[in-house]
Amino acid sequence: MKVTIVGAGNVGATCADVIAYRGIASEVVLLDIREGFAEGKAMDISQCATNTGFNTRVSGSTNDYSKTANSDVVVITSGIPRKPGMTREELIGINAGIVKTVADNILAHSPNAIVVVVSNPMDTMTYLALKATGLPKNRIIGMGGALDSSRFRYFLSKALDVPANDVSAMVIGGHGDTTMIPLTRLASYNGIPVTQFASQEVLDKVAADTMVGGATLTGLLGTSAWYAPGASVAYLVDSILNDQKKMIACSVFLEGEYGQSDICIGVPCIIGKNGVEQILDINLNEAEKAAFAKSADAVRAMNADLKAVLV
Ligand SMILES: NC(=O)c1ccc[n+]([C@@H]2O[C@H](COP(=O)([O-])OP(=O)(O)OC[C@H]3O[C@@H](n4cnc5c(N)ncnc54)[C@H](O)[C@@H]3O)[C@@H](O)[C@H]2O)c1
Ligand SMILES: O=C(O)C[C@H](O)C(=O)O
Repeated sequence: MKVTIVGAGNVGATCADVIAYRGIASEVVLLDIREGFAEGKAMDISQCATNTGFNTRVSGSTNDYSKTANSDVVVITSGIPRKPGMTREELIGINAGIVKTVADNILAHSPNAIVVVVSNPMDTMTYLALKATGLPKNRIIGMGGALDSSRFRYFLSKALDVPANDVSAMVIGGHGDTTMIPLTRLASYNGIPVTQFASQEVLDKVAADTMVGGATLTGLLGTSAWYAPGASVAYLVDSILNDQKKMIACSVFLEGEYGQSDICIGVPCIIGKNGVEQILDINLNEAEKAAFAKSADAVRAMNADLKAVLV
């Protein structure tokens, strides 16, 4: 199985590294516009093979899409990341042009690929990729919810002082500082509601920390995060390539689910070899429904800014 990752920067290279290390794909191609950069990252990752014991072939390409031909999955991480003090939405001006060009190039060489969109603002870039390529909605998946949910589980595990893998929790809605919806009511510690282990005040802080999780790391690192983002993409790619049918919150095109249409936004999905195999329209309470509608309004407002790119 072949995976192409466009953008060999922090997130793209980390994703390639995790995919190779875990043997998720037999072949990974990294592509970047910076001369020699993807080749260098691919060589560095490949030189881990004997010490970590993987056999995935990893190669690099400077903007030569012929090397990406017949990929099963293509991940788009190309574009600029935010700096401290910025929102993800401020990246739209530069990233929209990059994502559209990349999406067109990918499909010319891998017409059957499932496309995973990572570049920010991710929900808007996912919508752009869908509209620009005309691909069926099951083949365009925005990655954000897998990362946000892993951060939510991390903060819950800290608050409860338990292992993160014993915590089950999901974040839906937009992948933005104010649009994420951590579903605290449904979060559990080995099946027992987390509300039995922490006060509402503590859980509210966990939700707030989760929503600004990316901004907090950007402030600490000077650029946005990459280890958890790269691992989250690899987790999603694993479910596609190995037909695992995991339930993962992904940004997908809605046609009536959650009362929304003509928008890509995070909802629980079953992810398998066909990409988005099912959208789970779970029952939300009134407060969660209101939060989802507000989140969708904000994401839709950003989509309106794509008009110039989509002509
Ligand atoms: N969806 C998420 O959860 C999530 C998580 C982390 C980062 N991101 C986003 O992912 C993007 C990448 O972040 P990063 O930290 O890896 O940035 P980075 O700057 O380290 O890497 C981006 C790479 O894209 C390359 N690039 C730019 N234009 C290109 C083009 N036309 N074709 C091919 N390559 C091109 C650059 O040369 C660079 O190497 C950013 O937009 C960031 O906001 C999203
Ligand atoms: O925070 C960012 O800008 C990058 C990414 O969306 C993240 O959540 O880490």
